[in-house]
Amino acid sequence: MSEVSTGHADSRPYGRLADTPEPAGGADYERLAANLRHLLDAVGGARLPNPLVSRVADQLAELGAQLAPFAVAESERVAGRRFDLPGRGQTMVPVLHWDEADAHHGRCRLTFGRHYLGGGGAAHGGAVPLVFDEALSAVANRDRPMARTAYLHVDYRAIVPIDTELWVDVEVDRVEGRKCYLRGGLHHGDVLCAQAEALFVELRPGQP
Ligand SMILES: CCCCCCCC/C=C\CCCCCCCC(=O)SCCNC(=O)CCNC(=O)[C@H](O)C(C)(C)COP(=O)(O)OP(=O)(O)OC[C@H]1O[C@@H](n2cnc3c(N)ncnc32)[C@H](O)[C@@H]1OP(=O)(O)O
Repeated sequence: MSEVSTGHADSRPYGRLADTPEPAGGADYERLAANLRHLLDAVGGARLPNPLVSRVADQLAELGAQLAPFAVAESERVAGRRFDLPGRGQTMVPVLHWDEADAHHGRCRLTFGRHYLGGGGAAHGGAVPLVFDEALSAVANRDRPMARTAYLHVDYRAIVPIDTELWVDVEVDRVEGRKCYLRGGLHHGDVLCAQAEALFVELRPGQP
């Protein structure tokens, strides 16, 4: 089976969260997530012959049944909590490859695969705030108590092409007590495709 090369050029966007001596799922968890993403892009971009559709449907059902007995509580799950890996070991948001990240700003690269296709070669409009929420929350939560998105305003300025490397810049505008205001931009080369403004509010003790 072909596999996706993931590389390891990222700086460490999640700071101390990445310090896990023996991460659950081991070294192969990155390959698991990468191959699952590859599958989603392959399905999203294909017109499969009917017999292959039947076979793949059976194979996926079999795989799901094989994994089902290993379901755990949220606090035990691995996907999304592998802060040592690009993409945190999750497959909902495209992998953000961070080139710069600290508590004030960040810059990362990403590509929307065909899984995220809306129409006309552009990413689905809902996928854009998904990326902003991920990118802005990485900066908002960096070296600060945990914060949640209170609002996220997105302006769509130009179509966001799929299968094309894009870049995101994030900047903390200001911090006022529990409130952290940020801005972000999603760019294709010199073209500003979308911009975001968000408020993240630090959780109080015991707040879910
Ligand atoms: C869970 C975080 C995970 C971190 C992981 C570690 C770091 C890893 C980094 C990266 C990994 C990526 C992880 C992805 C996660 C991304 C984040 C999300 O998507 S979170 C899901 C979507 N968001 C919600 O579900 C919020 C739902 N809302 C709430 O829970 C509350 O409304 C909350 C916490 C936002 C605020 O509620 P209150 O009761 O604590 O506080 P009040 O008093 O209402 O607000 C505090 C101040 O904020 C203002 N405020 C609140 N909401 C506002 C709004 N919508 N617009 C304007 N101001 C607002 C208020 O006016 C107040 O201001 P004044 O102190 O009086 O000056």
